[in-house]
Amino acid sequence: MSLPISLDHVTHAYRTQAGPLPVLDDLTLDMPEGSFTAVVGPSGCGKSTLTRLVAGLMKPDQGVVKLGGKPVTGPRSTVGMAFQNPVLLEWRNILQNVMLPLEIVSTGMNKTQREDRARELLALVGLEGFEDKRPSELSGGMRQRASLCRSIVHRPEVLILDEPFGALDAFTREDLWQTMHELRRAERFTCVLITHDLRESVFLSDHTVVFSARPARAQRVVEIDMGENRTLDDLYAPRAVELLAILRKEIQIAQGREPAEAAL
Ligand SMILES: Nc1ncnc2c1ncn2[C@@H]1O[C@H](COP(=O)(O)OP(=O)(O)OP(=O)(O)O)[C@@H](O)[C@H]1O
Repeated sequence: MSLPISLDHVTHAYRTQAGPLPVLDDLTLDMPEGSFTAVVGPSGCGKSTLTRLVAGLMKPDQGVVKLGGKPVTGPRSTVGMAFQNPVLLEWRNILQNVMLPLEIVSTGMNKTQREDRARELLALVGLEGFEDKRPSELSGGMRQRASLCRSIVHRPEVLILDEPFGALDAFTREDLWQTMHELRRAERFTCVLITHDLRESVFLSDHTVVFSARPARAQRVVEIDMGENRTLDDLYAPRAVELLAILRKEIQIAQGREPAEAAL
């Protein structure tokens, strides 16, 4: 089951030695159940802060974050997360790494069922035959595939991806994007992806939120009307080129490099 995510007038500042650092400013967003939202914006504007609030790792100063209509009051086991650095445990093999959340979250599954579930996901992302390998024996792209499996193995309602493809080379990254589409077809979750790559947001998301400079507001929400079964070739189609131009212009506005009236 996946859950809708909503942020209602969320404002947050970090307390620093130099005084409060405002990072989110009256942010209101709705992410429907099962949707895929990409968040882009200038460096340091508050994107990761949004993920921490959704994951319940922090509470906002003002406003409410809700999952499935209920306020988030703390960390939840039904949230999956993956980051730029996969952080797999070297003393466990790949299968054991993927199974880790199933040992922490109570799912009612026995050991065989947990193994079957992890094997099923590893096969889905093309890692069949690598179950017994140690993380250091895999390439960066393969480690990130394993990390994605680990983030969804416990069937989270919400999946948070904070630049998981950012450190990969361009070809590996595109392979992983396709894997992400396959995972989305096979599993149900509401996904929030933080990225600096506008092509990634156009290939993967249903809508892309452009954050303003810090403190971040939702400067614009762009619907990515490219259909569900998009291919990498579609990124060169006129609609994708148009969407990329809109997003690029919005980022330039957010960075203060273009006047706001320049928006398409
Ligand atoms: N725990 C913290 N305490 C104080 N300041 C913080 C803390 N975490 C983040 N910040 C600051 O808050 C701002 C927003 O951080 P955040 O990580 O949310 O931005 P971001 O948009 O994800 O950045 P990037 O694009 O560089 O990954 C940054 O200026 C950062 O230095």
